[in-house]
Amino acid sequence: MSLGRLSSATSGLLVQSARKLHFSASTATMRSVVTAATSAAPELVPTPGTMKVKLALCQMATSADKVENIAAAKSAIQEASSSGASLVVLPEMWNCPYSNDSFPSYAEDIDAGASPSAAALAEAARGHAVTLVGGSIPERSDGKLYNTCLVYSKEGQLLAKHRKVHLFDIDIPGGVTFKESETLTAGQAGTVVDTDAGRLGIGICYDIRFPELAMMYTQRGAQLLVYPGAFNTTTGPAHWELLQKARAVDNQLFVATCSPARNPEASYQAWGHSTAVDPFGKVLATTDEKPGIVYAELDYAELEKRRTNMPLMQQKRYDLYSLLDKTL
Ligand SMILES: O=C(O)CCC(=O)C(=O)O
Repeated sequence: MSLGRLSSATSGLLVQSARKLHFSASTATMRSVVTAATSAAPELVPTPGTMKVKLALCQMATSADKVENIAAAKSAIQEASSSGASLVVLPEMWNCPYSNDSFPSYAEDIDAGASPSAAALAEAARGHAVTLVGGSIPERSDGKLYNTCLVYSKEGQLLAKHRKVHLFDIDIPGGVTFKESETLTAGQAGTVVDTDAGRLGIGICYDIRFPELAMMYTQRGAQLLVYPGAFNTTTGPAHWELLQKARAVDNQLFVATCSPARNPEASYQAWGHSTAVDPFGKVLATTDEKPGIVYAELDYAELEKRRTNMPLMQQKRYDLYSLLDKTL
């Protein structure tokens, strides 16, 4: 695989490369892709060729009824596709209430092929010919539970599985207290995946707070960072949009988030406000807390334009600092 610093001459080089770039500690074949430099600049994987993508963020209403949630997901994907979206995103934990009480009982074993939620996603992606970032569901695997996002091709093929890397453990007295680590285990790998809708870096909710993960994805040539997420009424108004703009502007790429709609009866009050932000930090589309689908047109040529206007990637002082990508 040919590498080099990002430039107009090299961008597009990877379009013909492996369709799926799911990196993990054991992905030895990808080891040469990015140099874990300490004092020299890391070799940036060039972003793929440019294209325009119609994105749909399905801010679904979720309930305690899994069958109903699966039906709602299918119908949202159908609606997004009939409105012309080629990339469809679902929210974090869309098949269950967002609570530690629910995760164990709603969890599904994806690898064992015992996941009605995964089966529905694959079928919907194929049936409507869309690239699907299937939000997240609780996954059971080898006696552990994960908060897991599945990415499907428009042929319904599973392209990537991202297990939330940073668990949401916070305590803001009088605001929000949550400890995902009571039930969930953290994933061990970042996820960058090539799709028909561009090269996507996947994170789940709290993952957005960690700029290093987003930088690692940028070094791997991601064009769009997608974060299914469920912020809340304390941290949502303070940080949700701010973090998306920060990740977009720091890395000069698109960022999209997809939240569940707020359910007044739920123990966890989701913030909603699913949003798409462009590489210059402009909010392309957003919404309030109610159910609905947010659409945005992404033009990946924007990355190159912004990176040419303001060449941050070339101006970094790797003699002073660096990001060590330890999962290669
Ligand atoms: O970071 C936050 O404020 C919220 C994170 C969250 O809700 C989650 O990770 O599920």
